[in-house]
Amino acid sequence: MSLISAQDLQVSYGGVKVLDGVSVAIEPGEIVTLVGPNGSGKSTLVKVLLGVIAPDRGRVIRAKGLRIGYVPQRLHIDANLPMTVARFLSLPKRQPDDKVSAALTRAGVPGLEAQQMTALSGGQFQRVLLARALLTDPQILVLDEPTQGLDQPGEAAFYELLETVRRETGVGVFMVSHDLHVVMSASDRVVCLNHHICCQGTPKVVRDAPEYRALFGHGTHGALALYQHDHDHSHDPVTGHDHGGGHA
Ligand SMILES: Nc1ncnc2c1ncn2[C@@H]1O[C@H](COP(=O)(O)OP(=O)(O)OP(=O)(O)O)[C@@H](O)[C@H]1O
Repeated sequence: MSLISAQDLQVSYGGVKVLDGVSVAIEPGEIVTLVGPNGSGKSTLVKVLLGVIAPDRGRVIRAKGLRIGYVPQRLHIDANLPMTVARFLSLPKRQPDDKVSAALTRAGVPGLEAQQMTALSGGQFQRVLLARALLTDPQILVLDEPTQGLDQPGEAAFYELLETVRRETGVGVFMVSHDLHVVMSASDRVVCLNHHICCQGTPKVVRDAPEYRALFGHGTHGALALYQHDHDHSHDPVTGHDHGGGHA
């Protein structure tokens, strides 16, 4: 059974459809990455899957008793607010010290308990957010652009860490990413969203190919062309409109 499945979602803001006929499912232990242009509805889809907003149409089915660990895009902590990592991880619910330590170790930042949150590097901060999400022993991690603000080695290291956590815990991962080069190497499945699902499929292991290396960091269009996916419909190259087919 899927961890989460969404069927035929529709969400509008002020009469403008942001999601239209979107169906997606995440299976246990899978790393699924959601890509798409700015404003294509990625964060909205995440919010619907998390149950933060209700769709106008369609439904979301979560496995019974599903534990979700959410890693936000960013979190601002006032520079004047003294708060240690251990204290942060114990909000809102006090956590036992050994659980805090284990989560930090799993997130690749062991021993940071006494460090001030405001003194962390960007990469350490993201790992602390990941540690916090891991405290509930989740079956699925949901991450909305978790590497924003990190440099490329930092992004790659973070995704590598996610793969390790998945391997060690069997957690499923659903993340939004703009980092297509990393998406290529770290995902089992890529879902391309532009208000509806354009295409989805398994990215083939082209990361060692010269063509892939040439595309590293070259933006969306070329990298998307390398995805191995099943088109269920075509796009008019001039208008961008769809022709036929349903939603994957
Ligand atoms: N609460 C809201 N009220 C009105 N419009 C909204 C709201 N949230 C999002 N939108 C609009 O819906 C569209 C989709 O937004 P969303 O944040 O889901 O896209 P996204 O793909 O995550 O974008 P980005 O890549 O820029 O983060 C955008 O045009 C956005 O302005």
